[in-house]
Amino acid sequence: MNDITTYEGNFSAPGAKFALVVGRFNSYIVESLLEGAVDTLVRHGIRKEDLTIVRAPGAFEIPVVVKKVADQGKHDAIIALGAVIRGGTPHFEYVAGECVKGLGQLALQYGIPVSFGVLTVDTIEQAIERAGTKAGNKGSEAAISALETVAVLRSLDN
Ligand SMILES: Nc1c(NC[C@H](O)[C@H](O)[C@H](O)CO)[nH]c(=O)[nH]c1=O
Ligand SMILES: CC(=O)[C@@H](O)COP(=O)(O)O
Repeated sequence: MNDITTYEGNFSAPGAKFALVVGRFNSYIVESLLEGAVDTLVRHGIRKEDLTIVRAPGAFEIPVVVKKVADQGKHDAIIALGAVIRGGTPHFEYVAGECVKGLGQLALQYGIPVSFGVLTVDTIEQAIERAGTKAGNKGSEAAISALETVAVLRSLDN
């Protein structure tokens, strides 16, 4: 395997700028995702002055806000954070579905990492578990993914 050219990101992206687009819905959960994401970025050497937080009403609006941020061309990666918690109607499917579809399209359209830190869960308990308790912090995971993707994209530029 030694003679194969391999590009692997690490978690080092010195000087990289990150935008965090945060849904307000279920804010008691999402704020923990945001805290986890910011903590992870700072612990990996990203300066707080290189972070931008933009808030959207809910997960359905996150993609259009991400598009506006990407249009500005000021950030190396965008981290989407939110919490979609199933209720008693099919609304969950539409909100979560449009959010993830839009974010995936934007990442490809702009060629920048758009990491998916939006919880899509059936219960509040599942959300709590994934916002910094027994199942980790999906905001932190989304930040790690953004860091690594920035690093691997940079390595491909060399
Ligand atoms: N139920 C949840 C929503 N619903 C709101 C939508 O995201 C959107 O803001 C509304 O339909 C108006 O366009 N949003 C979440 O982020 N999480 C939910 O659980
Ligand atoms: C994900 C949602 O939009 C959901 O919280 C809405 O709840 P309901 O399906 O009971 O209207």
